[in-house]
Amino acid sequence: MLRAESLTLRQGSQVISRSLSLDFARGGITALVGPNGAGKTTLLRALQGGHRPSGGRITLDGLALTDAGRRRWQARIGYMPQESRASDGVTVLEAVLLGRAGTLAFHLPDAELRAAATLLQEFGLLELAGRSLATLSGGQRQLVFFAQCLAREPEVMLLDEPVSALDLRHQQTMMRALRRLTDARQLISVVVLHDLNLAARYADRIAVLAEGRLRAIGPPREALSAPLLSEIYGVTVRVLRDADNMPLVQSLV
Ligand SMILES: Nc1ncnc2c1ncn2[C@@H]1O[C@H](COP(=O)(O)OP(=O)(O)OP(=O)(O)O)[C@@H](O)[C@H]1O
Repeated sequence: MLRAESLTLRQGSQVISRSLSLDFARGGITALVGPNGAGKTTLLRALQGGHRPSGGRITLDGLALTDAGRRRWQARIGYMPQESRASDGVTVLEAVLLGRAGTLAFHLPDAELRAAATLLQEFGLLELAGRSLATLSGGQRQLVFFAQCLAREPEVMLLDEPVSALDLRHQQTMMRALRRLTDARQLISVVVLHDLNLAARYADRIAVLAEGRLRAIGPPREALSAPLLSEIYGVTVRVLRDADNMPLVQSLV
């Protein structure tokens, strides 16, 4: 269990969140949604250990995140920021292998290469293996960084808008892979999404954040209510049901 307890999060002198508490269980995908500037990235970075809360605590299986334990904490986490950076000279294969940097020594075992190739194959990147990241499209780069995250074999996946540059098919590819691995490896997965319908389709729970406050958390059918969404986004929102009785969010002009 990943747990945030009474967090205070600041950016400079601005308080982003106060008394923010939420839990993330193994085997579950939580979608973090909410308007621009709501504090989603700040929360994700706090969970990853890259942003130090000014109050409260974060624990993983009861073990608290501390300055001294930060590196060990981060070794358990696959984190994909909104914009992943890598030096342009790095190839696609090297980028995925960099996900294994904590494990590899000077020798690269065949099994590691095969595992990286399997990941590249899964995301349709195998023929790009030797290309430098600088020559890829934004969506292709996003897939590479997702594969790099998976290569780490983390216990926790923290993904910040991982599908923002992906076409419809690749959005499904990534979210399906996340679902499958979350189930198979009992990962704790937290994913920031702006597409509420994608969130409803793949997440077990949706956490709605606005102005740093948790306004709703629960299964998609409960968390995505038209009055709440209309209020926090400032547009008229209608929530319909699809054939599987899942919420279908429409914004009206
Ligand atoms: N480095 C920074 N310095 C100062 N303020 C910051 C910094 N990063 C973020 N903020 C502010 O903190 C607040 C929360 O930002 P955050 O990036 O966490 O929001 P978000 O919900 O992820 O937004 P988006 O959906 O636009 O990515 C915003 O008001 C933002 O302007």
